[in-house]
Amino acid sequence: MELGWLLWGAAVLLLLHVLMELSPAVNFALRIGFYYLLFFVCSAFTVPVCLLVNGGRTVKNMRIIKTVVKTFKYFFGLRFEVKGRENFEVEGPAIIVSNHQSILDMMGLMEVLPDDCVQVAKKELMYAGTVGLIIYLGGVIFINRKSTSSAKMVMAEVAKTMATDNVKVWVYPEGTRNCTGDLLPFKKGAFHIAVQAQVPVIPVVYSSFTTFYNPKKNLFTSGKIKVEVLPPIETKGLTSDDVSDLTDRCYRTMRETLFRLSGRPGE
Ligand SMILES: CCCCCCCCCCCCCC(=O)SCCNC(=O)CCNC(=O)[C@H](O)C(C)(C)COP(=O)(O)OP(=O)(O)OC[C@H]1O[C@@H](n2cnc3c(N)ncnc32)[C@H](O)[C@@H]1OP(=O)(O)O
Ligand SMILES: CCCCCCCC/C=C\CCCCCCCC(=O)OC[C@@H](O)COP(=O)(O)O
Repeated sequence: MELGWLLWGAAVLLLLHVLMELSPAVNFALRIGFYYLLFFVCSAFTVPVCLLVNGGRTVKNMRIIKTVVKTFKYFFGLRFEVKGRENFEVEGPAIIVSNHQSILDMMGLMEVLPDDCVQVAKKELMYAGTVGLIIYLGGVIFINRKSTSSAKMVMAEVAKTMATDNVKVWVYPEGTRNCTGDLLPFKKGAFHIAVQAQVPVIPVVYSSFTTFYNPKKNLFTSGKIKVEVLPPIETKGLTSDDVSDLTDRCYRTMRETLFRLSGRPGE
């Protein structure tokens, strides 16, 4: 009986292997499907651990989540080469901004995430089953992208509580995933909070994934991702009138860095 099950298992694995070899679409779907599965299954196991260790919703759970997610890269043959980690060592809170290419960014995020740092995420993620639950427990701040006024209200609240809670906040200023090898124009929410709270902005840039990951071409192989944490940009003394300039400055620096890290000449 048990031998029968083993044979069935081996046959299914062999079939999947042959299908993956034959069809890039199947290969891609299985690899991405496995990535989602890892998140759902690992979240289910991590939720009780977070509850037992820290009791409820707190940024301290991010340390546990980080430990789990940092193992995922080995399943996909991904390597991260990180430079400038020392730039996270600012005194007190800060806003961290980075480019956002794909859901694979969650591995890159956890690879460098400093302690006491929460992310801003779209509210829909809260309903993503076990993943939603673990993100909630990690202290992630949810915004409603369909309502500018409510998103701005949440962001203003974040600016106020950052100092009292002494947390850093990670924002993807492009506001959505973009896997073209370039940056989308930045939304200004992150820079408004930085100025309101008078805290530095720390840019983090991930090299382009296009050489190893492209959903349109069903491409998802192993690869190396270069990450650079750039020096903090101070906002002391800046007012709301300076937000546009601050946003532009950050955008230009990050775009140059993205092109340099990805081996693409700047325009
Ligand atoms: C084990 C398993 C574990 C799993 C772990 C997973 C970890 C989880 C990680 C999850 C990661 C998930 C990652 C994700 O989910 S990424 C998706 C969600 N993140 C974002 O969208 C963040 C970036 N967006 C912004 O910053 C936007 O600006 C917001 C959302 C705030 C509004 O956007 P919206 O499109 O509605 O409006 P707008 O940008 O045109 O702005 C309109 C006007 O308002 C001004 N304005 C804006 N803000 C402020 C402010 N605070 N005070 C005063 N003014 C402000 C602004 O300058 C503009 O005015 P003007 O300049 O045109 O005159
Ligand atoms: C029990 C039923 C549950 C069904 C839920 C299905 C939804 C699956 C969602 C998440 C699976 C795990 C992925 C880990 C978190 C990914 C975070 C992420 O990268 O979100 C994208 C967001 O930054 C920008 O969104 P858009 O590019 O604007 O879109």
